[in-house]
Amino acid sequence: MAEDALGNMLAQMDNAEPYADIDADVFERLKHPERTLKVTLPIERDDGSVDVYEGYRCQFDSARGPFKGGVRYHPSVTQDEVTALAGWMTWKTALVDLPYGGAKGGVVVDPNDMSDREVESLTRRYTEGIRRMIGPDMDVPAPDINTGGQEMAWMMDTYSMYGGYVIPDVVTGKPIEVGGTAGRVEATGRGVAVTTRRAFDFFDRRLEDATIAVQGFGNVGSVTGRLLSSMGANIVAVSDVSGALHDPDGLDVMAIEQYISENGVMAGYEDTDNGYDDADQITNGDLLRLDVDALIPAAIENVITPDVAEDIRADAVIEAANGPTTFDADMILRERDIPVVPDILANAGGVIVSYLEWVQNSQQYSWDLEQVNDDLETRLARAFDETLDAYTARDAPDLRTAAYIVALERVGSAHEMRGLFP
Ligand SMILES: NC(=O)C1=CN([C@@H]2O[C@H](COP(=O)(O)OP(=O)(O)OC[C@H]3O[C@@H](n4cnc5c(N)ncnc54)[C@H](OP(=O)(O)O)[C@@H]3O)[C@@H](O)[C@H]2O)C=CC1
Ligand SMILES: O=C(O)CCC(=O)C(=O)O
Repeated sequence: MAEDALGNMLAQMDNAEPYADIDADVFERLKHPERTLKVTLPIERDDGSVDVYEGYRCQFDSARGPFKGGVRYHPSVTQDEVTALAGWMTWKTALVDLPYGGAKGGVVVDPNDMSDREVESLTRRYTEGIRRMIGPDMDVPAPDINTGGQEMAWMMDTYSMYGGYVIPDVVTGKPIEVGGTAGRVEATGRGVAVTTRRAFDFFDRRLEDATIAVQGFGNVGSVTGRLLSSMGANIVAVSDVSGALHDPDGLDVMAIEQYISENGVMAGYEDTDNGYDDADQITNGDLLRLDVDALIPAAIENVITPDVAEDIRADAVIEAANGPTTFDADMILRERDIPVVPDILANAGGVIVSYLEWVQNSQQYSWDLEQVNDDLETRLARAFDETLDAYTARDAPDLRTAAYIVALERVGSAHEMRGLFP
């Protein structure tokens, strides 16, 4: 049984190893992160009291280039979770062939309980805590759950203060005003939408009018829903932590985005009269079990457990979140012939455009949105095709195994060429 994120990530590696051409010693090395730093973050609250938070930065592997990966603020962050996420970043950057390794950071906190000043203070403390291990050529953080452009601007500012000059390429996902790129805010959702379209082609099904349920309506879920809707798909259910909305005739995704931006949560939208929707409130558990053409988990890990996998009625799962399917659930979906497009492929659009931001920063040059989006689509299409090639040529049992074959072989051969020992 592997129901924790790290256990799942390691089980996915073990499952793919027999299909991959990788040296056994190198494979063993790849199961252990290079290093993890734990930091203590005392923060003065607005009422004058002091709270102490814990944060982590795990650098999983750097054989192919500087470490890369987001920073998450969430009460359920643990060292093992951050390690699993850093491992997935390693396989993701390798699969889409970026010159990066993999890392991830996190702070055990619910930022929704904090004022903007308190979140700024936490972000600056965290940046100070990890600053000796990050840098444009060492490790480049980016947004993840509950972090975005504002947090990246604070991280860049704090790091630059210690450097004594502006160092924009220490983080990606920055606002445009401080060196961000066109297209990064939408990049992960755009990548999920583009991958979903290609997956439907592969399944020989029409995306137009396909019914889709999206769990999680933050950065990734909302953009995914909006873009799939603009491609003609019918988004019949969406959710946030407060619950889910369902309308078999299709939801007005833009109106829901607007409602959340005004009210903070989705709850209550079903009572508004926008003259179009007839949405019912259901639970997140109900959403995962809807009879739809595709289910897109875009929230947190481990939501598709074996129990859920037995009940899933979707024809396919496209993983926008990192690690939404437990290893045991994955085996049930495989048995039930329900294809899963894995996270390391489906949500790679974010890190691809982060890479483009980093390149633009280092060249002190900026690209327009069309160039960024074209590059994103080209790289994702290549990774999708390479995954399909591995799926057929290596007789892989599912798409995740195929994606891991490509990623493990790339990281493995980088290790072999560099040598295991100093
Ligand atoms: N941001 C990025 O560029 C990338 C993100 N990802 C992954 O995508 C996923 C979502 O990230 P992102 O959109 O950035 O994060 P956000 O913080 O923007 O949004 C998270 C969403 O998930 C919802 N949510 C949280 N917990 C639950 C739960 N238990 N049940 C249902 N919904 C829940 C949140 O609801 P509420 O707002 O009510 O809390 C919110 O709608 C994560 O797995 C992340 O690692 C992957 C690649 C890149
Ligand atoms: O944009 C990045 O560098 C990383 C985003 C991320 O954390 C992820 O892909 O899970």
